[in-house]
Amino acid sequence: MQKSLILTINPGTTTTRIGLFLPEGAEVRAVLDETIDHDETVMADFDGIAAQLPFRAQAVQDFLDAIPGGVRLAAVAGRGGMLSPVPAGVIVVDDGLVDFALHRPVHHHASNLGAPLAQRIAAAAGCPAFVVDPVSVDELPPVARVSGCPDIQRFSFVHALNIRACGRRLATRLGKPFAELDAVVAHMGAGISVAALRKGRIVDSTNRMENSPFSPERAGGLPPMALIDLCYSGRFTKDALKRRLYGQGGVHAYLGTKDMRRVEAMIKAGDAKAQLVWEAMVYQIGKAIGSMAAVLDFRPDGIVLTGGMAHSRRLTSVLTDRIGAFAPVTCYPGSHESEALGAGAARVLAGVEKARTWPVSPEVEPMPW
Ligand SMILES: Nc1ncnc2c1ncn2[C@@H]1O[C@H](COP(=O)(O)OP(=O)(O)O)[C@@H](O)[C@H]1O
Ligand SMILES: CCCC(=O)OP(=O)(O)O
Repeated sequence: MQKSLILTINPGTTTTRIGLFLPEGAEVRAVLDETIDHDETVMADFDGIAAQLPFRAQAVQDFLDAIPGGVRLAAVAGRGGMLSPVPAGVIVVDDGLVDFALHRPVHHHASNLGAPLAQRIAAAAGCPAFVVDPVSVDELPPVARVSGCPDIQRFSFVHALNIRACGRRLATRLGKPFAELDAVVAHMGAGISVAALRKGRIVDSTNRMENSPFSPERAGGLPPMALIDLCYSGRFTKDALKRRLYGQGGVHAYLGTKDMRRVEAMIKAGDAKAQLVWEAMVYQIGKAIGSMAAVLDFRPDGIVLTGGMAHSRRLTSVLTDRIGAFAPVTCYPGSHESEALGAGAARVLAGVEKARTWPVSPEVEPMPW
């Protein structure tokens, strides 16, 4: 008899990444991990992200229908989008969650279609739909929320899906339960977030939008007084300045590319500007890892380097020399999002984790004001 599989759906700006995984207890084995490419001009014609839903749902269904012999689905796990703060783990997709993701997300991003796509495909297949560890996972204790300005509170917006998956992988390698792992995980992709996990919880992190090291496309944390002056300088509209800091910031703003392979080629060709910008980014990543190690009293069990940039030996060897004194450094290059989505659904199906229902609030201590 045909085995039931877990389908994972991870929508990006011009792609929808699809995975099929065989549940094996609380783990998964990859059967397929593919990317459906969408024409950039077709996507640009939609009036916002929500309007893309029928088109993307049809693309996923067509993809499934084209699999010889068909597939039987045990569950569908979608990328959780830009939700309000939630606890780590798995959330059941229902109409309320879909409505939030489509119509009231904290930010607009293609990943907001993960929940609605999962719901549609799961409804047709007669199986449950979940999202797993969205970027809004928030496990910060009160001490990490205080910013120094009562009008602004620090909040968590972190690559929780890949960071927690890497934490689980490290815990398994160290022979520790994930719930006992203390580690620093640096996700280094187009955006960067560096997190401190204490007993498996992300107790602090550099926010992927706001105060991280600068990245291939983001400015990261900036000196506030100079930023205020820039806001009022008349040089930028509000939207243009946001784009300058997020999307066209960081390495791109200095060198005109977000591709770090190109930057490394520029360095090899003797480009001094590329060399300095690259060194500055690595310097900031090292500082962020050091500050997260400090959160763990400088006694993490390990440090993980992950994300697309962790494919670079140049980067990982410089970072390892710099921060290896704190703890052993392990590299898990790339983002392991499809597998992490599948594993989240598998844990729920196997009964080792309970999925939460929307609306859900983080289980954190309230602030005393
Ligand atoms: N082998 C490599 N060497 C250096 N940088 C790399 C390498 N592979 C990917 N990158 C960089 O990683 C970044 C993308 O990271 P990735 O995690 O794949 O993307 P995203 O954050 O969009 O999911 C890009 O800046 C890309 O140039
Ligand atoms: C759900 C957000 C997708 C994400 O992680 O974005 P970046 O890698 O672009 O920060």
